[in-house]
Amino acid sequence: MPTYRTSPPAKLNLFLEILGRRPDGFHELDTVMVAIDWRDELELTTSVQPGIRLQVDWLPSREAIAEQLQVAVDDPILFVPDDASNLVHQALSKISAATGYQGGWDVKLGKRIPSGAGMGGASSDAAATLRLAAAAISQVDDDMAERCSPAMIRGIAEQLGSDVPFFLDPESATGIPGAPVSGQPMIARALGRGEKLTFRPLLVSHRFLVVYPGVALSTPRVYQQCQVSEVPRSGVSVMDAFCSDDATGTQNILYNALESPARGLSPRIGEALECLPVTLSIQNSMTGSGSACFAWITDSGEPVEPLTQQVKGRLEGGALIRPVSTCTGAPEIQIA
Ligand SMILES: C[C@](O)(CO)[C@H](O)COP(=O)(O)OP(=O)(O)OC[C@H]1O[C@@H](n2ccc(N)nc2=O)[C@H](O)[C@@H]1O
Ligand SMILES: Nc1ncnc2c1ncn2[C@@H]1O[C@H](COP(=O)(O)OP(=O)(O)OP(=O)(O)O)[C@@H](O)[C@H]1O
Repeated sequence: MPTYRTSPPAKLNLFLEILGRRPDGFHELDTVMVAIDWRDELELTTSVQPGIRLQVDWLPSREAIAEQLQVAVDDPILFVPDDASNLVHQALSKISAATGYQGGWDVKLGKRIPSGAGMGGASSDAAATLRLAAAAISQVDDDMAERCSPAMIRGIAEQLGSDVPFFLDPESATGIPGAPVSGQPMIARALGRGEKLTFRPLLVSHRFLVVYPGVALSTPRVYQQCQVSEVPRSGVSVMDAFCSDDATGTQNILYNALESPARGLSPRIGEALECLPVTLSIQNSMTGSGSACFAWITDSGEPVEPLTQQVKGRLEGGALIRPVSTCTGAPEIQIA
């Protein structure tokens, strides 16, 4: 059986405004996201033996991540489920049910993206699983290939979570044939509960310094504490700034309405933000529902390594601190 592999990326929310509260418990959003090259690793093989067998490990090792976070290897912060509560498991159950695929799945998930970070790790794993599983099932026969339609994939992605469609290729994510092709870095504006997407290609690569301050925040808890904005800002100007070919000197456009409630739930958010540099060419924000924060380095000439060392020196306590760049949200699938 061939093995299908890909490297699901994390995301950063560059802008997030709360437009309203919905009767179903979700919030209407206006958010702008990019994928970044902080990646998990996912490997999937079909099997004649029914069932889903999922193995999850930290990369490069649980010990290495525990050391950076200054916690014990069995600390709850490193817990990632390997049962039916993992979104990878749920994605496989749903695609098997939707296509009538009767076989089983063997999956290896290598985690680098921390959980409860607002970096969309679980959502990205889920979207990548759908893409790999669709590629594998499509090999069974033409009938199966037809059942793996972009519309079916998008429907499952929306059921799995608000952030999941963002990590599909733009045609599957939007349902618009001829949407910008996957494989190139994009920026997306998401409306609704996050599933109504518009993609635009990025003309230049953008660099960030990301800090995960070693605390997991629950997305529902952060949303429970948020305020609907009376005079909502729009994500359009952020899209425009990031889509220009030179963002040097762009001032104060990052915004996240969930930052204030997240700060109220953990002092580590404020600590992380205060450690990040702010200059004429560097702006800071929190991603998603937290806890990870980031600095956007708008000047392409600014070296990132000294900034990384500066933040490592300033932030007390365990943290994961990485320089990253924009990348495609739906990376290439390798078949071996
Ligand atoms: C914070 C973000 O990451 C920004 O991109 C997303 O809005 C969260 O997306 P997600 O993790 O995929 O969230 P979901 O699994 O869909 O929802 C988890 C919970 O977050 C809250 N939630 C989520 C999305 C949304 N637009 N409004 C909400 O209020 C709801 O309480 C929901 O039960
Ligand atoms: N594949 C997975 N990887 C990591 N966590 C997972 C996965 N599947 C399910 N989970 C569970 O999902 C929860 C949070 O996942 P995730 O890391 O996506 O949240 P997040 O960082 O808040 O991201 P976001 O809110 O931006 O989607 C954790 O409770 C974790 O146990």
